[in-house]
Amino acid sequence: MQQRRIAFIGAGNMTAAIISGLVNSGYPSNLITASNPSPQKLDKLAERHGINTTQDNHHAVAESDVIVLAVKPQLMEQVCQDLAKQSLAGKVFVSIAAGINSERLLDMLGGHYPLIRTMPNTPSLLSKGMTGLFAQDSVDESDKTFVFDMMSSVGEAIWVKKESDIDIVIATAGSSPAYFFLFLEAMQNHAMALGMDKNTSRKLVQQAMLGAAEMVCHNEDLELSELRAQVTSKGGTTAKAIESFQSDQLTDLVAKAMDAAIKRAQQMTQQF
Ligand SMILES: NC(=O)C1=CN([C@@H]2O[C@H](COP(=O)(O)OP(=O)(O)OC[C@H]3O[C@@H](n4cnc5c(N)ncnc54)[C@H](O)[C@@H]3O)[C@@H](O)[C@H]2O)C=CC1
Ligand SMILES: O=C(O)[C@@H]1CCC=N1
Repeated sequence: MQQRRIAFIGAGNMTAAIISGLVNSGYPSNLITASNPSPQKLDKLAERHGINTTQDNHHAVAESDVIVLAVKPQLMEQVCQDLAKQSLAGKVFVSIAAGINSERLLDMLGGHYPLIRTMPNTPSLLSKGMTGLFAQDSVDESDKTFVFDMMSSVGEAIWVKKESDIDIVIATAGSSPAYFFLFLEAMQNHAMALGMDKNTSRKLVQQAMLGAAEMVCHNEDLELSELRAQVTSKGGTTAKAIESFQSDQLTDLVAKAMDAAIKRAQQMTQQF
């Protein structure tokens, strides 16, 4: 991987995940700076990874080549407009924010800088992340490669062809860990309602999910419906559960939820 100086503006969950992936994969920590208004998260990152920290975004940017915008979407305008007060010539920008498109980000930054939008997810914390990336045609291949490699340090990364596809990545991979957690919560709660204790219920759902996820990853040549069929014995218990999900239109519910996430991402570009 190329070595460039990277500044993370915002030192929250996603920044912590990406920094941890980078450092664990051998990226030099002295090339990484994180900036955040409060010192607690910075201190933790400095202690754990030996990176540089600052409470001054301008300082972080001045000292770096690649600037990762990692604040909440509602703060992005304020943060970018403030950064635009200093010279940003020669910097490459990376956004990990949901729902703010490249045009809007460049407008906030006040110039036509190279910008790559990315959409990671929280499993990046365990180096099991999934990141979608989009870059406009004007972005250099070497900048694209650098950012792709950076996001690959926390899991899998994939380019999407058009910017609106980032919203599909949000609905399918960025937000979806929460869908799975909700599903597991519902199963754990019902196992408890049926009389199972909390720890045993948790153990049952988490190990079933882990095993199922690994089966999916180890059988890429099999359709997901085939893996489902392998569990579903004719006339058995699973068949009844699946029949119940289908008669309650689970597939439509999932599509509706994903559409709601996409709609929100589209609204956010207008709102923030
Ligand atoms: N949490 C998730 O699952 C995912 C989040 N994202 C995106 O990542 C971005 C960050 O999300 P998280 O890390 O979850 O949020 P977070 O709230 O954990 O981190 C944001 C950090 O920005 C800091 N901050 C606030 N004002 C600032 C300022 N003026 N200058 C510098 N830092 C400032 C906050 O103190 C906080 O530490 C968001 O834009 C979100 O859309 C993307 C994919 C997944
Ligand atoms: O909920 C959100 O807006 C962010 C983007 C994907 C996951 N969390």
